[in-house]
Amino acid sequence: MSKFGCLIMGPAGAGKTTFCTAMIQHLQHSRRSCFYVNLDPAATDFAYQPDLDIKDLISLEDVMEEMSLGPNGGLLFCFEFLLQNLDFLASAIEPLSDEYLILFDLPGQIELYTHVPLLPELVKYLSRMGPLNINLCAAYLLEATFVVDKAKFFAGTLSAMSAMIMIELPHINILSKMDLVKDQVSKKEMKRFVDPEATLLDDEDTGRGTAAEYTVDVSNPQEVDQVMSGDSFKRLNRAVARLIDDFSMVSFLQLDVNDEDSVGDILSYIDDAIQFHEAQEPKDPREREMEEPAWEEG
Ligand SMILES: Nc1nc2c(ncn2[C@@H]2O[C@H](COP(=O)(O)OP(=O)(O)OP(=O)(O)O)[C@@H](O)[C@H]2O)c(=O)[nH]1
Repeated sequence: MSKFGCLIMGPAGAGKTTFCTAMIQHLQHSRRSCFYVNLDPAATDFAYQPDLDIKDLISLEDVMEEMSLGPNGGLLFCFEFLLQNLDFLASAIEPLSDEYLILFDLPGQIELYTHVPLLPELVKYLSRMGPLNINLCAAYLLEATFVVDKAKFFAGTLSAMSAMIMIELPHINILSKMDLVKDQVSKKEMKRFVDPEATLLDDEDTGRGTAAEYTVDVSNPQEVDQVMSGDSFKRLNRAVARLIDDFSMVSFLQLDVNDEDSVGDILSYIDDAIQFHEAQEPKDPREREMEEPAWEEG
């Protein structure tokens, strides 16, 4: 029997736990079953107590103290420990029926989504490729306040793309905290970011960045200014924007956690991505027989 779940990912403070809370409330209102898994070994404040909490296996505070590690090293240690103790997940998740939506609330450390291979390993275990056989998708949250700063928006978009490529799951990108920008950004301007296009960084006012094709004396403000506003920097911006455009993979849904319809819309996308409703439909007994081979004696 399949199970269904969604990994809630994104940088620190993007609103992952708040989104999980809104989603749990919405699922409850819709009389649907939800299983909430906290995988952030540092998280403490929850509106809904997790049904399964990594802190019951290992806590970041203990690791930092006992192993003399910092928060990032400590987090990676906790994830390695989780991967060595996957029964912790299996014993709680295996008994769940296909009516449950399992929400995995992940930590915000960006290295988990970029270059460290721990998350792909966990995904492999949880997903249909692994023993837990969960129809999984990923929801990557990025703060909508980034929209008012194009460079941050593109940095965030690239991190979303990196996560998307690394974990190879059906992927939904979400601009969270829409309530904070509704009054600042016009609908037309927002549309350009929700479905970003290659010309987005072409505007004259981009005015920041880090890379150039030649060496810059960073102690010389004039030289730095020249590079930032120069042709090579603009070409770099355009190349990055085109890369995102060419992949045609990055577009965003807008989330306002205070608006039930907005949460419901995102749930519909998640349901579609994991084909939740198809599994709930009553099946033709002949179809079921084909899926579940009869027990052969001997
Ligand atoms: N105004 C507003 N604030 C929000 C929203 N979502 C989250 N916040 C606030 O943003 C802060 C971070 O929210 P969290 O839900 O803890 O974010 P997170 O991504 O789980 O954070 P980490 O666990 O640290 O990675 C909190 O102070 C929330 O109250 C939102 O939709 N609107």
